[in-house]
Amino acid sequence: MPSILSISGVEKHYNSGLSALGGVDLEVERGEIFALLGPNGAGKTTLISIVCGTVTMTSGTVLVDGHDIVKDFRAARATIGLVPQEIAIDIFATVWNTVRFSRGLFGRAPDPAYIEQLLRDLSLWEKRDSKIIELSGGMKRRVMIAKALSHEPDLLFLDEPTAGVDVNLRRDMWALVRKLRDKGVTIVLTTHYIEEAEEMADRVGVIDKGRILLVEDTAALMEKLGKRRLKLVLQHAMATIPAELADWPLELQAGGSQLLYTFDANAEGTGIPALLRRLGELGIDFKDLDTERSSLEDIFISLVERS
Ligand SMILES: Nc1ncnc2c1ncn2[C@@H]1O[C@H](COP(=O)(O)OP(=O)(O)OP(=O)(O)O)[C@@H](O)[C@H]1O
Repeated sequence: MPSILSISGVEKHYNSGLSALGGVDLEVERGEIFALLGPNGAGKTTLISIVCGTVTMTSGTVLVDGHDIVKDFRAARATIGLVPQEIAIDIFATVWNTVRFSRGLFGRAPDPAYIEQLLRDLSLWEKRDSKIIELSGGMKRRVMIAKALSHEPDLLFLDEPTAGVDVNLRRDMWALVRKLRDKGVTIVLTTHYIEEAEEMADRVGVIDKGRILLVEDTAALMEKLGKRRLKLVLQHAMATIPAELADWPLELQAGGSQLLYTFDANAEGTGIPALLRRLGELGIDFKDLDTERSSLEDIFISLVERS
């Protein structure tokens, strides 16, 4: 069986002269949740739009379930569901009609039982007779998801699914994504939140400036790039870091009231016990401590440094 999505040598140069994608190769496996992780402007939306046929690529090949998206667009597109970033729907139609109609557009026979289950899964059933215009922003997003799933696609794209979304919708969305995956649907999501990729994805592809920097199992990536930070909230603020602590790369922040220590979570020793002992010897007390993972930005910096 061919991969569900096979992208090779895809370039996109806009008329403005801007090169949004500079030769992207990517294989998405059947049944996985794949996160495309990258900062604003990295080319995530452009890549998804090319696969879904709303942007034309300058060069390259894209196969969806073996169908070439240029030569065999209808068959390729029928396999795909897309939840775009922007809400784009007829605001005067009802929820039920919007979703039912969308299924018909892909040439699928009506299946009211399927649509009902979909609306129930998305907590939209009570709103089925409401017009889109009467719905809250979160409800409109739910309708966009229902619409994307109306024709039972094998490959679902979620472009920045949780940007500006409330906690309830996020929770429902993740539950739905997992349920779809269990049913065999492949999911590709874009995000610039590393936590989101980590929580949801089986594999992660990091994209920046129109190029894929790496593709990796999520767990392996998190481990590889696992810089962590220890934050100590000091009892008494300090003006400078004492010379006795020069062995540790420390930073002061929050007006000298917090001490920040960045360490490699995979190293043999983190250096933390020795640091804490030294602080004790120097009589530097702290009232709280916390560890956090490095941000996506740090990860990019370390990736760029490595290449
Ligand atoms: N229609 C267009 N014409 C010219 N340039 C464009 C067009 N659409 C996007 N771009 C540019 O292409 C680059 C990639 O944009 P894209 O929207 O794909 O990034 P992204 O990773 O999805 O970012 P975001 O998270 O902000 O959506 C950006 O520099 C953007 O300004």
